[in-house]
Parts: sequence; structure tokens; C-alpha cells
Amino acid sequence: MLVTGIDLLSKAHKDGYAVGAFNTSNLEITQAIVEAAEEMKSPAIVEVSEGGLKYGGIEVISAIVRTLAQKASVPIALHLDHGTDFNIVMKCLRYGWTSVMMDASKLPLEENIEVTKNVVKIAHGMGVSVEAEIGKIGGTEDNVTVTEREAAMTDPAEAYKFAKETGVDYLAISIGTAHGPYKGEPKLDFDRLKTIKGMLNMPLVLHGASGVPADSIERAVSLGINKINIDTDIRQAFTARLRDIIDKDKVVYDPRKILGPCKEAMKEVVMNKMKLFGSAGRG
Ligand SMILES: O=C(CO)COP(=O)(O)O
Ligand SMILES: O=C[C@H](O)COP(=O)(O)O
Ligand SMILES: [Zn+2]
Ligand SMILES: [Zn+2]
Repeated sequence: MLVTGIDLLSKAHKDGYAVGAFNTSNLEITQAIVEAAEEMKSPAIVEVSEGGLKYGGIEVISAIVRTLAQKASVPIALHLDHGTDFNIVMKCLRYGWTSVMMDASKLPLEENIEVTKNVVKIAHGMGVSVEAEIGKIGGTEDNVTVTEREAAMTDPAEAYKFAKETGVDYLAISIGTAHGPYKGEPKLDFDRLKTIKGMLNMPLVLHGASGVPADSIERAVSLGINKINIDTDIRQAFTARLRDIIDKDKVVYDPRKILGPCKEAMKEVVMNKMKLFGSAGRG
């Protein structure tokens, strides 16, 4: 069934687990996520970036995700990931999305507050929940100095002010993860997470979670992370299986014989994340 993001995340916040938010931009990735959720009896968030929307087109992507979510035996939310353009956020609301992220984290704090507050007002009027970001979640962290890393992290006092003034439903914080494949091992600032959770007492979101070791993920969940974004690990599973198939079989030409096994590889990744995040069995 199709539900709102806050339906899923308020339960996760209360009971101390995290719901995976998996990026999609086509049919097979969406099938992999929804089938994994059903098999694991887990809730799931299917999310699409602005780039993903451009790739698939909002009508088509909305229809794919909504149809599969409505048919699913477990609760699924349809979420806009890193909406940086106010008009795209509004478009997702018009297309019946059940959760949106307004990511104005590149703007100064007061401007981020203004933009986010406005989105919260409109989205809440339509029964849709909102994520926002405070701090800067980078790309891969090569060439980032310690001072730069520290400056990009979420300041707990700013996060508190932001949450209070915007009325946002869940908040993405920066504690040392980065989008994309890691060059070295990510080091998470657990003390910062603990402080922020203690001050805000609301669902918190971890971006850039692909490639983060399982013990760090478990610790982050135990300290109050309730939504975990995964894209790169799924993309890599897809590509590895694709290479394997066409390397081994020089005559295969039916896309279904290629994409079917690729979907299974992505599904495996998603199921393992659901077990790790503690959402399996909660759907
Ligand atoms: O945060 C993400 C999407 O918003 C995904 O991060 P990864 O690149 O680590 O999978
Ligand atoms: O946050 C980034 C997500 O992995 C989406 O990436 P994308 O902008 O390449 O679709
Ligand atoms: Zn961002
Ligand atoms: Zn992200």
C-alpha cells in the first residue's frame, strides 16, 4: 500500500529502527525494491532524485512507483530525493507523491529555513510529509581536509533552530558520510548524532550510506537514525551482474534475459539492507 513518509518514520523513531530509502529511475530498480520489501515483510521508501525524474519523466516514474506500491502487501512511500528546485517539489505534490525532500542546504541557514518552511506549509496542507537537510553531505571525500570535513557537519544548535522554525518532519544530518563510492573507510561522528537526537527527538536521516560498514550502520540506527538512503550499492550490484552476464554469454540479446538477473542482484542488496536496518518484519 502507498503511505506517507511520516507514517513509516514515526513508527521507526518510536521503536528504534530505520527504514531504507532506495533510489530508483526505472521499472527494474522499482520492482527490485518492492519485491524485496514484500519478501522481507518490511516497509520501504522508494525515492527518485531530480536526475532520476529527468531520466524517466515524472508521469512515467510516478505511475510505475505508485502502481507497484499500491499493489504491494507492505507499506511503501514515494519520496522526492534532494529536491533543490521549489517548482519540482510542487510538481511532485501535484503528482501524488507521499513525501518530499526540500534540499536548500547549500543556502545560508536563514534562507534554508524560509524555503523549507514554505514547502512544509504547502505539503502539510496536502497531507504530505517533508524532509530537509542541514549541514552539507558531500560527494566522495577525497581531498577533503579535517577542517573542511568538520565545517560540513551539522551543527546541533542550528539543527534544533531549523527543526523548530520549519516544522519539518524528518531531518537529514551530516555526520561524516558522503554520496557515491568511498575511497577510504567513512568515519562517522557518533557523538554528534547522539547530541542531535537528544536535542531534537525526531526522525533523523542518513544520506550517503552505501559502502558504510555494517557495524557503523547498526550504531547509527541505535543512536537514532530512522531513514537510510541507498543508491550506489544498488547501482554497483546492477552493473556487476550486467558485466558478468554479457561477459559470459556472447550471444544473449533479449533484454529480459539480461535485466531479469540484474533485478535479482539489486533485490538481494535491498533485502540485506532491510535486515541490517532492522525494518525486516515491520511491514
Ligand atoms: O544519499 C543517497 C541518496 O540521497 C545515496 O547515497 P549513496 O551514494 O551512498 O548510495
Ligand atoms: O543523492 C544522490 C543520489 O544518489 C541520486 O543521484 P543522481 O542525482 O545521480 O540521481
Ligand atoms: Zn543535499
Ligand atoms: Zn542523498
